[in-house]
Amino acid sequence: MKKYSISKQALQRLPSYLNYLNWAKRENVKNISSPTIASDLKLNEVQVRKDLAAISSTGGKPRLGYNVDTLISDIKVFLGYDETDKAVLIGAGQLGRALLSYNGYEDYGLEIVAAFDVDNAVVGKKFKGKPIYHIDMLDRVCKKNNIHIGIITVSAENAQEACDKLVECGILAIWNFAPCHLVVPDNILVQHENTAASLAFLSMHLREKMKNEK
Ligand SMILES: NC(=O)c1ccc[n+]([C@@H]2O[C@H](COP(=O)([O-])OP(=O)(O)OC[C@H]3O[C@@H](n4cnc5c(N)ncnc54)[C@H](O)[C@@H]3O)[C@@H](O)[C@H]2O)c1
Repeated sequence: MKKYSISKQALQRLPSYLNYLNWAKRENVKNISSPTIASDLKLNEVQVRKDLAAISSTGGKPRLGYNVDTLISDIKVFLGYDETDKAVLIGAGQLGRALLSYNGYEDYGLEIVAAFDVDNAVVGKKFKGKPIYHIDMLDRVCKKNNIHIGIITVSAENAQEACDKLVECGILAIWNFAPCHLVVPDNILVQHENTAASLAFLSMHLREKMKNEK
């Protein structure tokens, strides 16, 4: 299939298309057009048409649009959901254990194979079948399992140290849940999961709505 490079914004829209198409499939929709998708998702029609044209293996048919099953499969292939990437997690605390217990990431091509911590209360234990090793084992486990994704769920103060260790162990992509900036070499991608920023956005939206309704 063709694999054009697409913008970061388009890439971030693909999971929404996928959720929507999975819903449409459950509703027994067989074919769907980009204007319908755009209207239901409240997106720009031209944008949706361009996004789907970039990842579709077949292209949409005039009047019929896209075959829903094929489009779902094309998006999954484009996003790499059809292959599983193994990941390690540093910090088996509250959030780390929540992520370890969530099986749904496997649908998105991500399998967390092990966690690492420094706290003797958790090191050596298993959580939801996933081993929690001492951080000193990180290099051995990453190299043995050819792991290139690291998830950081330690406090902000400990995040840079965790990040440096991941980079030393050959990790190329980092999913950071700690609320802090991380310094990494140019070839390492860091994706920040900033829940505080999302909450600030929700709260601002709510305040504006309430102000307008007064
Ligand atoms: N708990 C949440 O709902 C939540 C939500 C969003 C973001 N966060 C962020 O996620 C991070 C973790 O939060 P939490 O509530 O799970 O904290 P937590 O204190 O429960 O867990 C942190 C874990 O990291 C371990 N740790 C500390 N230093 C380490 C190191 N150098 N190497 C390996 N392990 C180390 C600790 O022993 C502990 O088990 C924080 O940065 C927090 O701001 C948490």
